[in-house]
Amino acid sequence: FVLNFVPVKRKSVRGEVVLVTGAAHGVGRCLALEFGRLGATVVLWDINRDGNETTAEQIREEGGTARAYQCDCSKREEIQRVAQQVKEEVGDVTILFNNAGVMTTGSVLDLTDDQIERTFQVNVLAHFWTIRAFLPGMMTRNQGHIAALASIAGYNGSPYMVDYSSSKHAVVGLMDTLLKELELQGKDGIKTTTVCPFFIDTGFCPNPKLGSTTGGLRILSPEEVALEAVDAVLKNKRRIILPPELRSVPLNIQLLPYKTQTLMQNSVNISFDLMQSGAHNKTD
Ligand SMILES: NC(=O)C1=CN([C@@H]2O[C@H](COP(=O)(O)OP(=O)(O)OC[C@H]3O[C@@H](n4cnc5c(N)ncnc54)[C@H](OP(=O)(O)O)[C@@H]3O)[C@@H](O)[C@H]2O)C=CC1
Ligand SMILES: CC1=C(/C=C/C(C)=C/C=C/C(C)=C/C=O)C(C)(C)CCC1
Repeated sequence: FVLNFVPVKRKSVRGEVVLVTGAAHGVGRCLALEFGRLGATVVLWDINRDGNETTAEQIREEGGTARAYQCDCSKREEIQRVAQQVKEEVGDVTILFNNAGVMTTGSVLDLTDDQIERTFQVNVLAHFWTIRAFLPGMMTRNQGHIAALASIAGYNGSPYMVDYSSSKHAVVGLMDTLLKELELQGKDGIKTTTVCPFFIDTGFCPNPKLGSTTGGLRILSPEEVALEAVDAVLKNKRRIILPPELRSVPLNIQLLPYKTQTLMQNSVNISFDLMQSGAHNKTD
């Protein structure tokens, strides 16, 4: 408790190799730019080649170092191939930031089989393949950092996002358990950070809206999420929930009666457009 009031020193990432997935747009681009400003060599992965190249150019224009790689994170073999290429061309990744994600909205019966599979491939399985590619180097040095852009939906899921919400629950579980495993193996030099934001204004979720009684809640900007996420990595924070007003959500879910939770959720009255196919649901 007292430790909350002691300012935590931020570690330096100068000279570190930071890999950000989903770096072509939104939070991923902002994360990459921020790590670039802090003097890291930033490795950018995205399925979107043009957007990814633009992020790399922006980092270089600001005097930073960036390398862009096209990678479809829904494909295990592609992740493994591009990871090998990065090790040969740039070196060992010392900070891995799994940010790429996809979202579908629709009832569990309206989603297609392919959409559900893709949600889990990009939002969950890609984390396993990147971790398995880059953790061995971190283990050898007992130094490194693995971060994930999860969501508040990883604690409190949303109707019409059953696949998305369950994928984010899986990421929270993966990151919590990974940390325990590393600790048990004596790898205390490898840190983890799980970022759990509320809605962000990136176009990722189709048209998210809050009702008139928001209880102070608001849609976040990608810049503020990225700044808080980088700060959390630099301070070795295990988990952050954004905005901080929602910090009690995991506890409330355990403690509050289900009906009270439903009432709270109804009072905020979150809505978004339903989409059965869209920019984020490419299945080739
Ligand atoms: N926006 C929100 O409300 C919230 C988002 N999050 C999480 O934040 C993370 C970033 O989301 P956000 O910045 O909003 O989304 P954006 O859509 O703005 O950015 C996501 C990036 O990931 C890329 N991407 C998608 N699929 C793949 C893939 N198969 N392989 C590689 N890259 C891919 C996208 O490319 P392309 O555009 O070509 O598809 C895009 O450049 C996600 O994990 C999301 O779940 C968490 C809470 C709320
Ligand atoms: C239960 C509950 C809430 C519900 C939050 C939800 C359902 C958030 C979904 C977020 C998503 C899907 C983000 C994108 O990744 C509120 C309104 C915070 C109020 C406190 C109690």
